[in-house]
Amino acid sequence: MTQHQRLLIIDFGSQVTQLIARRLRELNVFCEIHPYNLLTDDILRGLNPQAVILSGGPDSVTRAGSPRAPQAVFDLGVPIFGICYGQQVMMEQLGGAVEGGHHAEYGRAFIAPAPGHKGDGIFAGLFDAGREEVWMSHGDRVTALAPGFEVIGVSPNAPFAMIADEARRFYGVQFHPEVHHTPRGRIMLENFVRLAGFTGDWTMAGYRDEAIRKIREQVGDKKVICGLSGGVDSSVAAVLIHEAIGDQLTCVFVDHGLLRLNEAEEVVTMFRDHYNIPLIHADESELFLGALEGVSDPEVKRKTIGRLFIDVFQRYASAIEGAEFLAQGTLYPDVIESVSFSGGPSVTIKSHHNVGGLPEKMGLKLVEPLRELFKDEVRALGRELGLPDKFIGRHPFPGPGLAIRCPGEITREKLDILRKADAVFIDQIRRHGLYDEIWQAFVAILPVRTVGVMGDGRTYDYACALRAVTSVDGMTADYYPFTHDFLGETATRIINEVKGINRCTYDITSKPPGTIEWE
Ligand SMILES: Nc1ncnc2c1ncn2[C@@H]1O[C@H](COP(=O)(O)OP(=O)(O)OP(=O)(O)O)[C@@H](O)[C@H]1O
Ligand SMILES: O=c1[nH]c(=O)c2[nH+]cn([C@@H]3O[C@H](COP(=O)(O)O)[C@@H](O)[C@H]3O)c2[nH]1
Ligand SMILES: NC(=O)CC[C@H](N)C(=O)O
Ligand SMILES: [Mg+2]
Repeated sequence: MTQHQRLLIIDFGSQVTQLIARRLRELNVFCEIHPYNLLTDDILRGLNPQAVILSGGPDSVTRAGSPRAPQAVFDLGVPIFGICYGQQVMMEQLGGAVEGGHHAEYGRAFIAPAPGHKGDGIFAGLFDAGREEVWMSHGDRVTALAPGFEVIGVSPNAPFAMIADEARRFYGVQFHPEVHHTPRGRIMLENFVRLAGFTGDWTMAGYRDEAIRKIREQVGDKKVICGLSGGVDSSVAAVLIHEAIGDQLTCVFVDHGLLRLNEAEEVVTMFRDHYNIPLIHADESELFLGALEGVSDPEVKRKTIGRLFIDVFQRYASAIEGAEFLAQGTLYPDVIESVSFSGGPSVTIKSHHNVGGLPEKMGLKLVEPLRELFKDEVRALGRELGLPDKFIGRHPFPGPGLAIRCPGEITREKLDILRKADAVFIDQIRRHGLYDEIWQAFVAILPVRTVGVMGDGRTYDYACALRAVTSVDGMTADYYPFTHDFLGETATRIINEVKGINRCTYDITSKPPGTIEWE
């Protein structure tokens, strides 16, 4: 457990709950998201939050059996901020009223100050231009305030768009201050954390020292093996753990036969050139490719790979005397997505191999020093630890590797073709100086053959899809707007240079509704 001042976000399943956390992290405030239905009084006491935010959510508080906050939250004596569903549920639980069936508001709206109110507390500094632009997304609305509350701001379809009980320091808004489209939402969050007494003690330098202390405390004099992929997360995890426990650490790089062209050699060389950390290069391609033969379902692929990873780690650990711990570069979004496995309000989209794919019983105990961080924070920590830019700037690469870029059945032939096409695409991106502008880029080989004509002959080969996205944390993403010239040149190069591909498409789906990977 961290020593930081902490803020608790109670999640009612909003699509943008993550953004509340991000905005707070930007203010150097540490926060944790907990699903409303998994929050016991014990957990609440253990967390000892200094303030609470109630998120939005898809349900309606007017529906019998809809989500509620644990009543104890309102007796903690700390400031509370309810957003949308969070505001509605707070009114419902504290003696106000909520109704459905009025005009819904989706998208942009303007809030005017309620008569006699300029706004104070968390609304201080607003309304200097007369009204505030906000982003709305609601069907229900508050129709009567709970005792102690007063109205601060109104919108055309929400008479209680901003409310406050200054005595208890309880606040509510009908709109979403955490989204980009509420331009001055940050002011409200900033006011809220300030009046709750947060000093902004969440910094990377502080995090590093604390993480090192905790790793030492957890591991003692035992040995640790760390799954190292060459990706940002596991490289940062390995260097951090090495700072903490030195030669008690051994890294294991698993070549599952699903890596990119020359990746194994590159990762091993890059790591050995920069760090004096023992590294085992485990060639397990026969094991993984054998187990995946004939498998085409994405979730079965993921679970198979997750299980084999652990088998391999356990095998290597048992060869090292005193190895009791497995370290992974698991991040906060992995953990949040995995919550759905234990019954949280969100839906499982994919089982990430390092969380959802873990077996129930495992001999090794986990060391996951990055569990509380978002990707961009991991990069900041990497810089803090002095990792070279070529580690920090690498595009993410998923643990299951090319398996999830080869929709349908995986064959060695398809993997070879895919590796070559992917290498050409990345080479193109580098040559045009675009690598650092793009968050992630890759090729997927499609499970269809199409007819082409090359050199006056007929071809019947695979089609492929190029994918390149911009993103901050992988949670949402947009396709990268390449020029047509770039796309044309790249398609020509792939089809000319890669035998087995005769058609090339560009995937322009954003996330959501798509996901970044194809499976
Ligand atoms: N080939 C591999 N060998 C050993 N461990 C791996 C391998 N691939 C993934 N892992 C483990 O699974 C964890 C999660 O993988 P993930 O891809 O999310 O992180 P990463 O590879 O470290 O970073 P990035 O997201 O930048 O690719 C890694 O941090 C690492 O511990
Ligand atoms: O280590 C990983 N194990 C996995 O099982 C996994 N699945 C997806 N990803 C990566 O996560 C980010 C979001 O991907 P999706 O939009 O496809 O869910 C993207 O960066 C993906 O590459 C994974 N990483
Ligand atoms: N975005 C939200 O939290 C919506 C709350 C509730 N479902 C409504 O429609 O009013
Ligand atoms: Mg990776």
